[in-house]
Amino acid sequence: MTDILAKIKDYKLADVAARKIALPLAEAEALARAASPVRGFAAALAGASREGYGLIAEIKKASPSKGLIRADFDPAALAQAYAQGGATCLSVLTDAPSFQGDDSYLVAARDACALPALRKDFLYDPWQVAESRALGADCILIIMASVSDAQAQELEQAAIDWQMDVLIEVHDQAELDRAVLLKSPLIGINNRNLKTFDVTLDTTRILSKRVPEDRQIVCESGLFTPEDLADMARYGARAFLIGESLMRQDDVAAATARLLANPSTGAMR
Ligand SMILES: O=C(O)c1ccccc1NCC(=O)[C@H](O)[C@H](O)COP(=O)(O)O
Repeated sequence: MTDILAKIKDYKLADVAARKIALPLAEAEALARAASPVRGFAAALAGASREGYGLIAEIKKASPSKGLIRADFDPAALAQAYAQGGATCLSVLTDAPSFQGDDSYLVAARDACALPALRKDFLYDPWQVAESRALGADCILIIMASVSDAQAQELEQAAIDWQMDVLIEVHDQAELDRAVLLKSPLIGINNRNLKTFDVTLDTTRILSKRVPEDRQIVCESGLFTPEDLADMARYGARAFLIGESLMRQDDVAAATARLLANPSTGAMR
């Protein structure tokens, strides 16, 4: 457990406890059942990665490592720009204390386009999965560094029960060993060390070789240029989760299109 993850977990568990009182499980489930139908997140990524790159384009206002990233922040307009630029899926930060996110950003972004959306937040309780579906999310994130094996299984099963996809995030070999015991095909390799906030693409270079062939690698964090993507593609990563570098662009649609324009075809896996 890292310091930042421990800090986030502390306030998140308190927040979830309060939310569960305000919206009991039966009510959250009723809202989830009434939500707009699930858009296939993993299927969209698999399809896009076959010929080109799958891009999960992140709507991220601020972060613990970088502070404020984008002041001019309109989630609906950003979602439309990402869709126009050729993104495959959205990732929307909903955590407020660390990322200046908001649940309404997820709703607005997903409603503004046809892309499947990941709720990017810190999940510990199946109640949060129902809440995520109620907000329209098509996919949830499970951060192996932040949950036990039993919690990961419980969250994954809840997502499966809601027909949602799961992105399982790992940072090292031990987390990867635990992640592959789960069912979900999407393994996110996060290049950001959450203890130091250092980012190195070596994390993907090393761990990608140990991801089973039947899982799809999602290379996360610290990606800036088409050359970065081509480099990571050599290690079998054809799907990418990118936030900061796109969020800092004036013309988000054009920057997204540039990033995806000439996908590499070589892979070392
Ligand atoms: O971004 C952070 O500073 C951060 C700190 C603590 C926990 C998670 C954090 N980021 C979440 C992410 O996974 C990234 O937002 C995502 O991979 C995109 O990364 P980037 O392209 O580098 O913005």
